[in-house]
Amino acid sequence: MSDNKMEVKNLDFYYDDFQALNKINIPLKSNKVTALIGPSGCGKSTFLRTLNRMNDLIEGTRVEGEILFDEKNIYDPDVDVVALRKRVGMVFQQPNPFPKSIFDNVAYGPRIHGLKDKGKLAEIVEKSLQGAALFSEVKDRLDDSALGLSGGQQQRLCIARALAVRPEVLLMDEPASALDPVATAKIEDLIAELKKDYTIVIVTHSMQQAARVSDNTGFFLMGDLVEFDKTDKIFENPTDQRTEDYITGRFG
Ligand SMILES: Nc1ncnc2c1ncn2[C@@H]1O[C@H](COP(=O)(O)OP(=O)(O)OP(=O)(O)O)[C@@H](O)[C@H]1O
Repeated sequence: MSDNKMEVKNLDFYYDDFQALNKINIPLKSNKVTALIGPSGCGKSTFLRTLNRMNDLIEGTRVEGEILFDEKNIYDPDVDVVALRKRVGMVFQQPNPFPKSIFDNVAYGPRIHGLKDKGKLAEIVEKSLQGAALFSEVKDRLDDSALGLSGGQQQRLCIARALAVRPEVLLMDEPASALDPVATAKIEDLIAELKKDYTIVIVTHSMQQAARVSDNTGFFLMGDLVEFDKTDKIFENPTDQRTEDYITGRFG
């Protein structure tokens, strides 16, 4: 069995006539963190969204190539997209809790998927909040509104909400960019914990963050994946001159 949780092969992506991704090939290793870096507009978020077919929601988009997930192409016509998004969860740049209680935010996914048993829901909520390193801070106010939490807590709540449906892969689109340094450090520590159980792909503008949290890094430039390698290699001894120029701050 390969150690790739997902494997992207010759992926092209179009917004109408505009080609935003060119022949991307990238293996996403199980229980590793893969960071995607590159200047604004290079296609990082677009790429991230191809991994759970979130781009399908945007009219006029088109994909060529394949993304194997446990060896099955997620773009095959017989794939159940709702089931796919359950297995490949997502956390966004701005924490986006629902205007509901902390408990109901985390129970949302399991309820949508048909779980009604109160005991089981409570168990999942506790486990997910623990998984997101938030439980001790909120255990006495699970019925309070999620909107009363700090930004960093809200982001960990969104991570707990993603964990509650037991995904296998977690996609994070700049999960700490709206947070202060203390809250950012908590999210980074959490990512290191989560990779024991999940395969993680993170888009980040911060090269320091990529260097701190990831095992492998892909550098994107204008829709191309210029270089993909172990994070140490990318930051210490990149092969491509354009990678070197970017990480040394010569452009972007
Ligand atoms: N919904 C859309 N419709 C048309 N073009 C889009 C859409 N979303 C993104 N694009 C274009 O696709 C290209 C890649 O955008 P994308 O958001 O993936 O880049 P990014 O690397 O994530 O940028 P940033 O770091 O600024 O978030 C850009 O040229 C962008 O203008």
